[in-house]
Amino acid sequence: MIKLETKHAFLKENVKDYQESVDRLHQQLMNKECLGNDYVGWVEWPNTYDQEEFARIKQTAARMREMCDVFVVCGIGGSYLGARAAIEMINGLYANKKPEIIFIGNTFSSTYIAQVMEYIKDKEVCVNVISKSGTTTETSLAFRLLKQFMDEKYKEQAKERIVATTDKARGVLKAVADQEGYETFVIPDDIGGRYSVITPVGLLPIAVAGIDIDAIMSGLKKAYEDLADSDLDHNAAYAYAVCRRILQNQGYDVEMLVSYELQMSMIAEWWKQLFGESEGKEGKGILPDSATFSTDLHSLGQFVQEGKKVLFETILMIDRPTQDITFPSDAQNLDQMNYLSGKSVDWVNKMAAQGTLEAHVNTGGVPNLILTLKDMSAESFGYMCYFFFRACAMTVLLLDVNPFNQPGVEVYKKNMFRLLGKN
Ligand SMILES: O=P(O)(O)OC[C@H]1O[C@](O)(CO)[C@@H](O)[C@@H]1O
Repeated sequence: MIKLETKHAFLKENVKDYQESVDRLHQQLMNKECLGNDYVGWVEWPNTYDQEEFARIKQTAARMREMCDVFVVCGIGGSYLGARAAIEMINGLYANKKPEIIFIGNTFSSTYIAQVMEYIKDKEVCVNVISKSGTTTETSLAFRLLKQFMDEKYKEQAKERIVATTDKARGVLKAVADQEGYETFVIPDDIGGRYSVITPVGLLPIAVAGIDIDAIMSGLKKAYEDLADSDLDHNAAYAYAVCRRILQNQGYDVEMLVSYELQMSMIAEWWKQLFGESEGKEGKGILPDSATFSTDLHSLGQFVQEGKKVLFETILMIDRPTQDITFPSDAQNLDQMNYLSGKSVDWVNKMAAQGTLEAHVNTGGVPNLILTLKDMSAESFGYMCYFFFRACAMTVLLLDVNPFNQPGVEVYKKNMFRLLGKN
């Protein structure tokens, strides 16, 4: 369901050189013997997820949908990006559905936080606070404000409207949830934040947004089955993982994930965390960047075409748009646009993509990989997640780096805590 294509002969020729390494690392990953093997719970998740908890997610989501106008998700990084990415990809940017899903806990911006608090003031509100560690400062700061707001507004009933998704036993958030009597969902120990969208972390907000989470899990399972074989002729995720390594070996240190759909831009943010936190270690890794075309062709297009040759593009093409429009004819044709009359707007988008590909590859000398996804449905979202999980794990293991930790993130926190006077 995800196809990888490239026009570059050097990639096609060199990919198979990696087959032996890929086979070995694939076995290690499947047998939980790879670097970071404490965090590979996501690999078998399509087969092992707790069906009872899954059913409870759907029940809780239905209850929340009845109760609120606004569902506030409080979290950051992996405890935020996946849910937002899925909701935007599947429902679009102007879904106009009830409840509205909004996000907090993903910034220290006082302006943003104050504006969210102001926005929800007179609305019916439910809250999902999400933190694996239960100690992330952005999330904790916003949640204290939210909790006080909810306690004041709903008194005894506040606890019916707050759900905590966190570690099963550890962390401050678990203690608060137990003390206050909030419903809780568990983030498994062996699934890290950036792999957690397929757990209650992502699934509860996604279900509250009215999206079919059974379809997400069936996409996930389909990808698991399609990617069972490590043969690079059949496993597009691993072939993509290898192409990245070949390209970096040729000096391309930046990967720009490009989509032609604006509602995919948060997918790119989610993908950046997945690849950036997994790969950017020990002075190694490709910098993950992103753009939405044709929008950004009018800002970044110049650099891609003629700037320093540091980047390659990975185009995430959507085969079938969620909606399409037939371009109308106009008797006067003052705008001189009649040459498109009767054409579909998606066809125009696809022609822009084709023209851009030719410009960047043939004239600009920018290598391109093309990943084609069927559509922006819930099932495709699940499939794509698993595809990128496997690709990411493999590409990072090929670097001999642990894909599942993020030691570098702690450095800013240490300095910040010192400045904030935390002991
Ligand atoms: O779910 P938590 O523990 O609040 O962490 C949020 C995010 O913060 C990070 O740990 C980085 O600090 C990410 O890896 C993680 O997704």
